[in-house]
Amino acid sequence: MYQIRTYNKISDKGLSRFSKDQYNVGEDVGQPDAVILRSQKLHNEPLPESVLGVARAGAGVNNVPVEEYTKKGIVVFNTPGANANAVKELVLAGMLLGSRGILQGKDYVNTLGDMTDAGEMSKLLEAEKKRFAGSELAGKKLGIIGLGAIGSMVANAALALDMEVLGFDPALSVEAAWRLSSNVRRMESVQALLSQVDYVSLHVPAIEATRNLINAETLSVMKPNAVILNFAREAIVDASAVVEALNAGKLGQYICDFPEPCLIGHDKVVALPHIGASTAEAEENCAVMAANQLMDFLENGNIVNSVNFPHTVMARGEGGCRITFTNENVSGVLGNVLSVFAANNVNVIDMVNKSRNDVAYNILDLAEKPSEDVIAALKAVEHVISLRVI
Ligand SMILES: NC(=O)C1=CN([C@@H]2O[C@H](COP(=O)(O)OP(=O)(O)OC[C@H]3O[C@@H](n4cnc5c(N)ncnc54)[C@H](O)[C@@H]3O)[C@@H](O)[C@H]2O)C=CC1
Ligand SMILES: O=C(O)C(=O)COP(=O)(O)O
Repeated sequence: MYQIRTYNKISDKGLSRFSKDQYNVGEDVGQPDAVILRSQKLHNEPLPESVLGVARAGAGVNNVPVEEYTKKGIVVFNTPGANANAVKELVLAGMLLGSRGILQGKDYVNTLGDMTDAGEMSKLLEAEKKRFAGSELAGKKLGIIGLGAIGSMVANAALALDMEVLGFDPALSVEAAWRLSSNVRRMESVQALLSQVDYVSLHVPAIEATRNLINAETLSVMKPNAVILNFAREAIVDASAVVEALNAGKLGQYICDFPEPCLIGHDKVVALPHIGASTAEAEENCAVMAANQLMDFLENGNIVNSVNFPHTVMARGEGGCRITFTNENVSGVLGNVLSVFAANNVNVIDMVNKSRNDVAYNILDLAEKPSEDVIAALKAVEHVISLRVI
C-alpha cells in the first residue's frame, strides 16, 4: 500500500485517481511515501524520512523548500498550466474592476437601503452615476511581466479586447513562445515596459530575482494613473512602496490576490484572498494532474513535471524488476553502479540516465530482482543519494 499525505483542499476528482486497494490517502497518514498539497507552507514542517515525492497541485512552489528536498533526493512536482485559465479570468475581472466604477457603484447603491420610492431612487442614481464613470480597456496599453502559462493567456485575451500588449520575459520557453500571439510587443527591460503602460500584470514566480520587482524605484517610472495587477505572489511587490505611490498620486490603483495589513481599507486597492486558482475546474485539473504524476512516479519511477529533477520516463518492458536511483551529479557514479551489477551477474535490460543541475536520476530495468546484499551494495556506492526497488 502506498501512503499519501494531503494538505489543503485537494479536489476529490484528483484524489479518487488513487485506487483504494493500492493507496491510503489522507491528512493524517503517518509514514507517507508522497505528499500532495496546494499552498501549505512546508518550510517549517518536519517532513518524514519516508517521503519520496511532493506534488504541488498548482504552479508556484515557493511554499516548498525545493533546494533542501533536492539534497535529500525528494522529487518536487507541480502542475504547469493546470490553473492558468482560472487566473487569466480573474486578471481580466481585475482589469475591469480597475477601469470601471463597479465596486464603488455597488457600494454606493447599497447605501440607499432606507429609500422606499423607486422613482426617487432612479432620479438620484441618474444624477449620481457620473461619479462612477470609467474608461475602456480597448486601446489601452497592458504590460505583462512573465509570459508563461498565465501571462501568455492574459496577453492573448487582452489582444482580443483590443488592448495593446507589451511583454517582458527574458527566460521565455519555446513552448510559451508558441502559445503567444506575435502581436505582443517584446520589451527589453522591466523599466522600459513600466514607463509606457496603463496596466501592468505580473506573472512571474516568487524567486530571488523577482523579489520586490515592483519597488519605489520601478514605481517611479510609471504613469500616475497606471494600475498594477498582482495575481502572482506577495513577495514580488513592495506593498508599502505601492501605498506610498498611491497616496502621493503617482499610481492609480493596486489590484491583487495577496492582501497585506498596509493595503486593507485603502480606497485605491482591491485585494482578494488568494482566489486566482479557486475554481472547480482549476482545482480538478491541478489535483488530477498532480495525482497522475505521483502515481506514475511511485509505481514506475517516471518523473514528469518536476521542478527539481530531470524529466525521466521509460516505458515498462519485459524486465522482472525496476530500480531507480538518485545520485549527486558527479562523474563515475553510473559506472560504479553498473559494476556492482556486473560483479553479481545481474543483467540490465534497459536504462535511462538524466541529470539536472546537481542531481542525476536513473531508471534501470533488470532481468530479475537482485538480492538484498546487491541492493545494499548499490546503496553504498559513493554519491548515491537514494535508491528504490519497484
Ligand atoms: N493567484 C493564484 O492563485 C495563482 C498564482 N500563480 C502565480 O503565478 C506564477 C506564474 O504562473 P505560471 O504562468 O503558471 O508559471 P510559468 O512557469 O508558466 O510562467 C512563469 C514565467 O515567468 C518567467 N520569468 C521568470 N523569471 C522572470 C523575470 N525575472 N522576469 C520576467 N519573467 C520571468 C518565466 O520565464 C516564465 O515564462 C506562479 O509562479 C505563481 O506564483 C499561479 C497560479 C495561481
Ligand atoms: O498555483 C499557484 O501557484 C497558486 O497560487 C494557487 O494556490 P492554491 O492552490 O489556490 O492555494
